[in-house]
Amino acid sequence: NSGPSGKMVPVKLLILGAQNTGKTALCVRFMTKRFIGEYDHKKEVTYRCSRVVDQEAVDLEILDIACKSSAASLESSIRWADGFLLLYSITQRLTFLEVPRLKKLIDQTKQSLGRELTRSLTEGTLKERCGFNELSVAEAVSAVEATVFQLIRLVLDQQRPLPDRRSYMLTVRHALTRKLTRSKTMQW
Ligand SMILES: Nc1nc2c(ncn2[C@@H]2O[C@H](COP(=O)(O)OP(=O)(O)OP(=O)(O)O)[C@@H](O)[C@H]2O)c(=O)[nH]1
Repeated sequence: NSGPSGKMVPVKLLILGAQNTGKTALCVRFMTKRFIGEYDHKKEVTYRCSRVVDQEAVDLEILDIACKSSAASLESSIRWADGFLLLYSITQRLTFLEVPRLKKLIDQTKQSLGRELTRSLTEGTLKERCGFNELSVAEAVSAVEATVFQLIRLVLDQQRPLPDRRSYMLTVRHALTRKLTRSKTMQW
């Protein structure tokens, strides 16, 4: 099963967050649709599957690193990944404080790769490249799937050549709308 291009598109996601925020639970739920309650905390696991997202066949890998990973191993996982799921628990405030720290580490690590991040990290596009979802992994699989699919879409969009990106199209559309609105105002 492949997309319009005839090829499977590789998408690599890394799941991060403070301890016990449900990282493994989310991965297992997405892969198997099941919530089993207790998970192995020690091992690093890469989950792999294929999914069709917007008619694009995606070869998806989700890396769930071990809770005691070294800083070097964390950075190498960040370099490996195309997209990130940052988890915190709404019942433990301390786990939320970990999110901006991880976000900063991701930005720094990716920037040091010398990619085109200066452009993509400008204020306007930053918003488009992040999503926020509140969900219970235990309650429903649909919210988990929607969240992972949303991130895959962001990654696919980011991988497209610049003129093809939805964000680029949106910028053009907004610019045109502004221009049209302005000229209409001038006629008045
Ligand atoms: N009630 C409830 N419990 C959850 C939910 N998600 C995960 N848990 C529980 O939270 C605990 C931690 O989940 P894990 O998936 O092991 O968390 P983790 O972030 O992978 O943990 P570490 O690998 O130690 O960092 C487990 O007992 C899960 O059953 C949820 O949505 N609701």
